[in-house]
Amino acid sequence: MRKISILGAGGWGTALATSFAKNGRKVSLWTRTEESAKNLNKVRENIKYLPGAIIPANVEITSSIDKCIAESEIVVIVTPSSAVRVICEKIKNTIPKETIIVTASKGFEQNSLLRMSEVIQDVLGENHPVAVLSGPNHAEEVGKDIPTATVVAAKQKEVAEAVQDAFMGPKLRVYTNPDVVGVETGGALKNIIALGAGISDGLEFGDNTKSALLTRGLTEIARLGVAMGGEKMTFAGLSGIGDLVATCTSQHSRNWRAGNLLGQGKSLEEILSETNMVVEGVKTAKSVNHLAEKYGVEMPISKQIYKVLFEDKDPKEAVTDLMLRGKTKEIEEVVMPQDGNW
Ligand SMILES: NC(=O)C1=CN([C@@H]2O[C@H](COP(=O)(O)OP(=O)(O)OC[C@H]3O[C@@H](n4cnc5c(N)ncnc54)[C@H](O)[C@@H]3O)[C@@H](O)[C@H]2O)C=CC1
Ligand SMILES: O=C(CO)COP(=O)(O)O
Repeated sequence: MRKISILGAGGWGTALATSFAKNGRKVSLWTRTEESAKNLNKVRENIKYLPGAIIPANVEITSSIDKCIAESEIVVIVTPSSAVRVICEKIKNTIPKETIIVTASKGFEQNSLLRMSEVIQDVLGENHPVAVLSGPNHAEEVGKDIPTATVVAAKQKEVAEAVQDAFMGPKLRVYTNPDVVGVETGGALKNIIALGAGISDGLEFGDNTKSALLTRGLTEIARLGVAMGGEKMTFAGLSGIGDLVATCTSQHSRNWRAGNLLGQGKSLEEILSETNMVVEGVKTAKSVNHLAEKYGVEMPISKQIYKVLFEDKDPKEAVTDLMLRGKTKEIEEVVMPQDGNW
């Protein structure tokens, strides 16, 4: 059985390494600095990003990226999305062409607006085997062996199945999906709605409000995802509604927590300066503002969240503007036979 390498030792990278190692896989975890590698090797716990989860002895921890990826069947990239290109550049000259790269990062590249799997193929070549891992997967829970389900998407069935075989365990159930665009966009776009759900809770609105945000949020996630080439049904799956529910309703979520503080009146600068963890929805809101325009789709909730984040708009005013928006129908295309005057 060949090795799984994990590039990025934050919360999610550490949880994945721990889960795979408990399933008996040989695992190598790469962290940026020698100091951090030494410390993790000594205490076998990632106190900064995933306190409470003991890293099994069969996880090799190293600050040498070449050592980490050597003889790997699969390499998982799990840094903030802003670092994915840099990581690919680091492994470009040494990675064998058959080694599967899995992206577990949720976001878009800022200027190019590329999805993470596109960034990887942009650097490593279009034919390099790439898969996307996404789903309702809080690191804090996977690190504690709480039963979890997830999805792996790849253009080639055999690539998705190889990752499924390698990652699957008694506490981690892995599904496959051929819809790379749908799985990847669902995972990235839900972070904006989670910011909105946090804002709603911070303003002390109720369950009605949050439910409306999630449901209408899913509508606009699917609208953009389909315009980008995703399948509508994927947004009804684990990487769509599944991840949206997990992120919008959980205090584990960094996006929800950031939104909650915004709703309570803190500024974005203050919030970001007080956390050492990545809040992907902030950069994603910027990218989506451009993507919505590029694909000509309406995304009223994401747009208001963008204004709260970057134009100092009062969250209460944003809610009023959403409530008083022009009248519209719930479902764009009528799917039932109608005998009225629709
Ligand atoms: N935490 C979670 O529950 C989940 C996170 N994700 C996604 O995984 C990605 C990573 O998230 P977390 O692990 O939670 O982040 P984190 O904030 O816990 O840790 C980020 C890690 O990346 C490292 N890093 C940052 N810039 C780097 C660079 N240029 N080169 C190398 N390493 C760098 C940091 O040192 C840190 O170890 C994000 O895109 C997130 O959306 C996906 C599913 C679950
Ligand atoms: O993607 C996640 C859960 O599936 C993690 O969400 P946060 O980045 O908001 O913590």
